Amino acid sequence: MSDPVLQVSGLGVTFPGLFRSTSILRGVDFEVAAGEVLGLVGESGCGKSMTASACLGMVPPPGCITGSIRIDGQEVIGRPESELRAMRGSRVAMIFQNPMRSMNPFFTLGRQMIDVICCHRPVGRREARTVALSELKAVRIPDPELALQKYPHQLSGGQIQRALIALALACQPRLLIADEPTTALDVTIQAQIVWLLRRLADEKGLAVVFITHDLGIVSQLCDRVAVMYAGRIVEMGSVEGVIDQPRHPYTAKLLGTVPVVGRGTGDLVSIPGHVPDPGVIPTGCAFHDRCDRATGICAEADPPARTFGEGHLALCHHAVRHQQVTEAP
Ligand SMILES: Nc1ncnc2c1ncn2[C@@H]1O[C@H](COP(=O)(O)OP(=O)(O)OP(=O)(O)O)[C@@H](O)[C@H]1O
Repeated sequence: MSDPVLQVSGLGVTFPGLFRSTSILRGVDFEVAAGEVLGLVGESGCGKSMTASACLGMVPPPGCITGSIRIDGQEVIGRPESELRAMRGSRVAMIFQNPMRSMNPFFTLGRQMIDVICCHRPVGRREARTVALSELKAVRIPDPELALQKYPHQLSGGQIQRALIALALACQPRLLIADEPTTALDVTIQAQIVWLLRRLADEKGLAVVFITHDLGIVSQLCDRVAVMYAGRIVEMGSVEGVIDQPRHPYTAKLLGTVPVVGRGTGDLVSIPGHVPDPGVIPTGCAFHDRCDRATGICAEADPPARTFGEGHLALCHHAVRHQQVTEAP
């Protein structure tokens, strides 16, 4: 197998404070291969976006970053800002939740695409325009010539998100980090963006990290999924493995919150309690005070990583027995 495009190991992000420091990420490990889509899921505040920022070398000051992040074998941590700037856009690109906010409202799409392409590739403006047109066609924007002449407000949210994906691809990255790129879009457009990202991974061998709260999208789009809780990956494996046979009680509860049309009372299910503030993470397993399987050891000792078949692991003292729990009424 070829080397992974993205290799994250022992990633930690800590913010110093007046009396004590706050650990936002606490030893995150994962890899993404070419052509693979990894879903990164978890409740709000568990550290998904911070993981993405770290991969782009964009942890806000005064955050301290430790561990290792390699993109195409090149270390990100400790690299000078000038080199990181060159890496962003060329090796790694990112798309965000609100596509409109990623565009400058005062310039046409064409002007913005050409500027970015000229900045990242050794081409003149005429050639950059040809590249922009070809990428807009690749993401199936109708009438790309006309789209280039439009201002952001003249395009729909779905068209802008496609244009941003086109812009990201025009710089020929190996890795795309998508932070909730479909949240602001209606379900039909969401489905089109999901289909587009899957096609780009399959056809161009793009490695994709897809951050989302939507486990339905994960099951349609992703090859593997990593579940985060309180700054750690608590379960990771193939989508089939994790979604059909969750081993961590947190994953099972997260799956239990997904509404299913035509089933249940109609009430939305939530997980009691909340993600701990990074400044006050409980000892032992960070999930123990919300977990109905917790025993004494869960409050005392760090949970071990247990493996279940190829590439499926869960950080839980009771992960082995958990399968029976998910089947209980
Ligand atoms: N610049 C910062 N300084 C200090 N703490 C921060 C900073 N940015 C984020 N945090 C904290 O880090 C934790 C993780 O935030 P992050 O945005 O990564 O979560 P998330 O899982 O992406 O949440 P959401 O799904 O709501 O976007 C949160 O508790 C947040 O308050």
